[in-house]
Amino acid sequence: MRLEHVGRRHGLRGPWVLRGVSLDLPSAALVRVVGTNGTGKSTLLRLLAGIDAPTEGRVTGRPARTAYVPERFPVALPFTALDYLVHLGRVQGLGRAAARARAGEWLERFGAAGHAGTGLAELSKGTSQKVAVAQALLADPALLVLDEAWTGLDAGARAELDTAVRERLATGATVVFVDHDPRRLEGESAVVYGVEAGGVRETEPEAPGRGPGPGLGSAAAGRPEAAAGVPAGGPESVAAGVGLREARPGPGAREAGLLRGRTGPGSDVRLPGAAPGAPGARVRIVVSGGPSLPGRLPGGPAVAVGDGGTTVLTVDAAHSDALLGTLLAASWHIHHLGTEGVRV
Ligand SMILES: Nc1ncnc2c1ncn2[C@@H]1O[C@H](COP(=O)(O)OP(=O)(O)OP(=O)(O)O)[C@@H](O)[C@H]1O
Repeated sequence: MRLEHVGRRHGLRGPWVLRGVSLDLPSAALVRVVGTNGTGKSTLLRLLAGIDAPTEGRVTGRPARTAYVPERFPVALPFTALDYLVHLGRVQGLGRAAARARAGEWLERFGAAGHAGTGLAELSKGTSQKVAVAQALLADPALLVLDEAWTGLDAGARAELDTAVRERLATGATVVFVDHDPRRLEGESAVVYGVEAGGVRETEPEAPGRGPGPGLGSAAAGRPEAAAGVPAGGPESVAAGVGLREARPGPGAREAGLLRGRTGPGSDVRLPGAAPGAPGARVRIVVSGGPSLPGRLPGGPAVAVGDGGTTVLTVDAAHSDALLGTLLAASWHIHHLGTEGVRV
């Protein structure tokens, strides 16, 4: 999986959180992301997981089986813990019986089987976090993205999550994580990405047992040639130079067949056109509905779990209209529509 010149900011004129990030995510690897508060670690994880699309640049090669544990889990959904997990297992491609079996197994492993029938809104913070972690492990993800996933878990569940991460690594999956405890998974060899000043810098792999060292310090001391996209003046200085480009569609946007539009309160939707100048463009659709996705989805989209109970579908642009039609016909609600694979 590759990030090419990826930038992300919030709103049309917000400061760039990340800019010019280019990296090849190693396969079959443990990747620790470090950096001081607010530098953009969660932003990087959301881009890797496909929860957020880049504002510019492109992300390619994301495994279809990608799972993500958000920093904050949406607890106010009208499901029991088990029903929620079965629903998400179905979204991730499991049959109903398999989803139910896997959900039960993971609740058991995390010591939460007794809460299978409890409504999400009634769960304690710790049990709710167990459900958040379980949903990501249901379908054996090839890319597992964990944003402070250990926070709120009891000691037994933390150890179980360590074990689950090692199991994923043993199958050749990549696990990307942020955690405030520098000794988390310290027995494992890990690549370290340091997030600083809008860029991402990769260090040499950690030797097993040494731990990552004190926060970003160890990452910033890495190979200079591995530094990716740290703009000289920081993200704000870059933002000032391109504000106009975001405000008015430029030639790049026309080439990509993109229009900006609004479909309702608070939704900022980029409508993908035929994208003649952008072969390989992928369209990302964030939806909610249920209880499970329609059976035959045009274009065979990659499916991932989004925030707030949403589902994120990514499909080749050639199939996006047909996919949207299918989702709308099945009364799924479209939250967001965007394009990846093109620079805008
Ligand atoms: N939805 C949003 N709207 C506007 N700004 C946002 C949004 N989400 C994040 N930001 C800003 O983007 C920057 C990076 O946030 P991010 O959560 O990625 O950092 P972080 O390194 O994970 O922080 P922490 O260590 O505190 O979790 C911060 O300045 C944050 O305020």
